[in-house]
Amino acid sequence: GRHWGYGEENGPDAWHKNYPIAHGNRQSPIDIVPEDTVYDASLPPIFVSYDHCNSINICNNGHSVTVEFDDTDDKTVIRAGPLDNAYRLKQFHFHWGGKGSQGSEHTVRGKTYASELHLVHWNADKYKTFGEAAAAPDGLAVLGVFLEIGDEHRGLHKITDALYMVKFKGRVADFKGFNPKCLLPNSLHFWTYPGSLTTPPLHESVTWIVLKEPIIVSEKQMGKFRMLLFSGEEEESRKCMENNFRPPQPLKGRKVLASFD
Ligand SMILES: CC[C@H](CNC(=O)c1ccc(S(N)(=O)=O)cc1)c1ccc2[nH]ccc2c1
Ligand SMILES: [Zn+2]
Repeated sequence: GRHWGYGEENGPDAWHKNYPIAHGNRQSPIDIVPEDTVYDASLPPIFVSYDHCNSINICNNGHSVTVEFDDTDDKTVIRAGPLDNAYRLKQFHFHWGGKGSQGSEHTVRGKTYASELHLVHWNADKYKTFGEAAAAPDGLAVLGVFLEIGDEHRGLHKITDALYMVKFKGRVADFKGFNPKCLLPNSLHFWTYPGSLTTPPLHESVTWIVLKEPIIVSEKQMGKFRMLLFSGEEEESRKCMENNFRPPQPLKGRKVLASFD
């Protein structure tokens, strides 16, 4: 049937028709209001072990551009912070806007960023597959990183230089040996709260870990993301891939913890 997307007809306001959980009690993203967060001194820092990291490919799935990883062992994991287990990196992807500075999914006191990077991890200690974990309340952990416009980012070049290979929906290209550690900011100070996938099926299975410090990327680098297309090579209507973000959802009484004071 009509596939979900970010257009007028099939966008975030229509997703509830096929995915009623869209009106659930732990939906993402949210607006993070720092004054309303609770500093939890007992929250340990998050521990990112991306050293033996190997990306496999880069893919345009018609909603975003995704870099996939070999998650057949515990080589690339995040631990600690709000997590009780090691969560394995499966993929990362981005959400971004058109011109100007909207594009992020989470906002901070209403401030939007030009883009947001999501590093998607799954609880392989408890679940056998990503799909199984993605349906469990403690199955996924997504590390969110804001991208702000400024000087160009040296680590992002490898990604933006590869985007021409996956211009069309459905395209996949080899993309080996990329280590996303270079996409993290200096500080790992974070906010954390229980939430969901921000795209259908909107499963309420994500422990969100949103870093406070953005990384800085250039307008030129962001412009290369907007050359991607939502549409496949065979489709006549060519729609630039942009504004692929869901707006903030109701907090519904959830507490947002801060790892810093
Ligand atoms: C279970 C969902 C999964 C596809 N979706 C994702 O993996 C995903 C991951 C992260 C985020 S975000 N923006 O919150 O970080 C949104 C979606 C998924 C996986 C396997 C599948 N087989 C058939 C359908 C299907 C769907
Ligand atoms: Zn995402």
